[in-house]
Amino acid sequence: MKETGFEDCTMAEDGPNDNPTNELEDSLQNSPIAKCQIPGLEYVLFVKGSGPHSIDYGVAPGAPPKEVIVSRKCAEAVLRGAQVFVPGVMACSAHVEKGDAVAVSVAIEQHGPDGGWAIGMTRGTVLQGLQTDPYYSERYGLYIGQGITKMSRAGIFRVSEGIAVDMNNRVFKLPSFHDVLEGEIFLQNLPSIVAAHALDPQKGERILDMCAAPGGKTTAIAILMKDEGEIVAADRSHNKVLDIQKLAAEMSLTCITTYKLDALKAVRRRNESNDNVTVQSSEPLRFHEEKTFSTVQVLNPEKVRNEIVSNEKENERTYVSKADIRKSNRRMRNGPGRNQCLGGRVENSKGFDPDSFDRVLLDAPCSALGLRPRLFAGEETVGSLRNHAKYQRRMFDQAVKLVRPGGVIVYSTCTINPGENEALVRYALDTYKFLSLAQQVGLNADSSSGGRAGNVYLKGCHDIYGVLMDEKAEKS
Ligand SMILES: C[S@@+](CC[C@H](N)C(=O)[O-])C[C@H]1O[C@@H](n2cnc3c(N)ncnc32)[C@H](O)[C@@H]1O
Repeated sequence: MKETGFEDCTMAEDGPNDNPTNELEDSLQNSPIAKCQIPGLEYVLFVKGSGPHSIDYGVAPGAPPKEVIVSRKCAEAVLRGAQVFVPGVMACSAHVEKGDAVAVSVAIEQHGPDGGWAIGMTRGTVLQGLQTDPYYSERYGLYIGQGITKMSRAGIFRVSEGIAVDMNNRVFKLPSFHDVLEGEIFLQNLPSIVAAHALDPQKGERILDMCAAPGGKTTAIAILMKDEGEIVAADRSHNKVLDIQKLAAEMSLTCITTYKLDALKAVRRRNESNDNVTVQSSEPLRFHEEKTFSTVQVLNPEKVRNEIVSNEKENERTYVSKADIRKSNRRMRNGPGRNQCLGGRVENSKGFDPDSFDRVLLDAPCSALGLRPRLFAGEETVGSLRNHAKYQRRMFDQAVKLVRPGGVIVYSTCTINPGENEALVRYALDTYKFLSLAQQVGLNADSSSGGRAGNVYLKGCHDIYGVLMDEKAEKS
């Protein structure tokens, strides 16, 4: 395969108006770091990676290398420059000690006898270098690099966090920013930065980020607001809310308030009190995601505008996707894994008052067909793609109720499925006559998108940023 460049980007923390330091300017010469050329995003630096590189893993007949197999999500992160963290390790050779060199490969879901997709091993599997090992024959096409273990095999499966493997030889290389200009710069995906710009948050405003975890866009918004105002960052998952809190704390951002909240119930019911409930979770809350996923909101009909009422009928149907049922079955087999609640305080929100936000970001859960790197997309079917779209409409209905008259909604996805992008805009404009589509801001939109208003397809970027909405007129 040809070696190609790929990019991640980093942001100087002081935001758009401050120039990078002279040292950084100097280091830009002949380095894998380049200034972003998009007007308004000059404070963004692109970091170029390279790959694929070939690696000699020392595989020899009868002498298998020590190995670690990681989950697909973990491998996708490693391909973007991350280390292997403990929760991502699925299997490891016997007798691995701290400091051993290991070959790292990925467990990709396989089609199972039950018709679903599964990785075919339980966490903690011992690799013996035998043909009976999971993935024995396929593994040679699935290596993503080499590294040095930071703990023994026993340690990896005993502790719940920390670096398991320090990757020192990668199929795709990106410079490490660990300990570099700490607090001054941080890594972000370009779409997170662009979505934050499209929202155009102003200092002192009240912003809602409805599906906020892990907080990439929330923190980009906070920086644009110079940490002045209020960003309500919500997600339905307890653990993911903790991730947002952690990221906000790491970046010393104080304008972010986090809540556990189902975006389908983001509008407070009329008779609900204002009190949010803090949940300190030390006990595992298993399968809580499925429960919230399958419940729907039925709003007080008196309060709902005529045009919204028709959408509520859709909401009354319970939605449990096949993917979720499969996920649940898998958890039954493999244990709770990452979905086991980590300890930490999270506020449970009962929703927010209508018209109470200046701007709303709905970065909806989606089929993620535009995400790169992506090692597997087999779980999507025509039916599941349709279900994503239905789910997104119901979330959008909530966003419309929450934004104030004259406010702005940005809807974004990381998919190329028109049902989740263009069709949602059509739905929004047809359903809510008081909404209008905003002009595209000065972003480097790809002309191959045909200039369709509201869609920003970024050149040179793996993710695809979806649809931009604006609410200009008074709601009626
Ligand atoms: C595309 S990700 C958001 C990424 C995030 N905006 C960022 O930039 O870091 C979608 C998120 O939606 C959350 N989610 C899915 N269904 C939800 C629901 N009903 N209510 C709230 N959050 C939900 C998922 O937990 C996931 O974290």
